[in-house]
Amino acid sequence: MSAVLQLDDVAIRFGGVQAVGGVSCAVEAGDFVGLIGPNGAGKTTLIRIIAGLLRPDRGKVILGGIDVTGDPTSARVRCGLALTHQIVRPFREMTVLDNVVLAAGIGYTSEPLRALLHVSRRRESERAAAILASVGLAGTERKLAGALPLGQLKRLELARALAVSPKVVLLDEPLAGLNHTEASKQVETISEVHQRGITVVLVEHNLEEVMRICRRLIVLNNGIVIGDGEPREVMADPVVHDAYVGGGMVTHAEA
Ligand SMILES: Nc1ncnc2c1ncn2[C@@H]1O[C@H](COP(=O)(O)OP(=O)(O)OP(=O)(O)O)[C@@H](O)[C@H]1O
Repeated sequence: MSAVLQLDDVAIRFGGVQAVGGVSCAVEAGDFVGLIGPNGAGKTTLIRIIAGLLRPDRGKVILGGIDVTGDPTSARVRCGLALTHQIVRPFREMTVLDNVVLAAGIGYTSEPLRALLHVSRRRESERAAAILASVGLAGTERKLAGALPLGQLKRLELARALAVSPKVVLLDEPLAGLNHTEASKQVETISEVHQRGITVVLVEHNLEEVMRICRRLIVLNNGIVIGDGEPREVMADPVVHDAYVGGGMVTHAEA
C-alpha cells in the first residue's frame, strides 16, 4: 500500500500556544483513520493545515507523493483531497442540487462563479443528484439548502465533499449536534463512502461511533501524537486514557 497522505514534522504556533507540535504520520490508501484527542488537542488545526487553510510554521504535507505544503486548497482538491467542516457551510440561498453542482465545479477551478459556468449543466445536475441519493438526500434537490435540518445539512456537506471525486476525505466532526439515530445513519453513509474505496480521516468526539467504524486511531494531545494504531489497543494505552480523563472526557469506549 502507498501513502495517500503524509505529514512530516508539521507544526504551528498561535502566539503562546503550540497548537500542533511536530506531527508525522502516513495514511495509506483505503485507510479509515479516526483523529481523536481532548478539546484543544490540535485536531481541527491539523485538518486545516492538511487542507491548505493554514500554513504550518514547519513541516511538509504530502498528497499522493506530491509535496503540497505551499499549495492553495484548490490545488490540493485537484490532488484528490476533500474536506467537510465542523460548522456546516452550504450556500443557504441556493438549492441543495446547486450546492453540489458548485462544489463539483470547484474541483476544476478555484473561483466559485467560474466553477458554476464551467460545468456542463445537465450532466453535472444528473451526477449531483446521484451523489445526493448516495448520501440519503434524494428528493431534497430543489429545496433551498438553508431550509434543511442539521442532520440533512451534514449529509449535504458530505455530498459536497464527494462532488470533487476525492481520493481522501477529511471529515471534521460529521456527527456533532446529531441525535443518536441521525448519528448512526450518518456513520452508515460514511462507511459506504469508505467501502467505495475513498480513504477517510475522521475528527470526531463521539468515541462510541469512532470505535465502531475506524480501523486506526491517531490520538493527539497538546499538539503531539500520543497514540497511533488499532483502536482497542490505542484506547487501552494508559497514556491515552490519562489524556482523556485529564481532559474530563468520558469515553464510551471504556465500557
Ligand atoms: N486561530 C487561532 N488563534 C489562536 N489560537 C488558536 C487558533 N486556532 C486554534 N487555536 C488554539 O490551538 C489549540 C488547538 O485548537 P484546535 O481547535 O485545533 O483543537 P481541537 O483538538 O480541534 O479542539 P476541539 O476538539 O475542541 O475542536 C487550542 O489551544 C486553540 O485554542
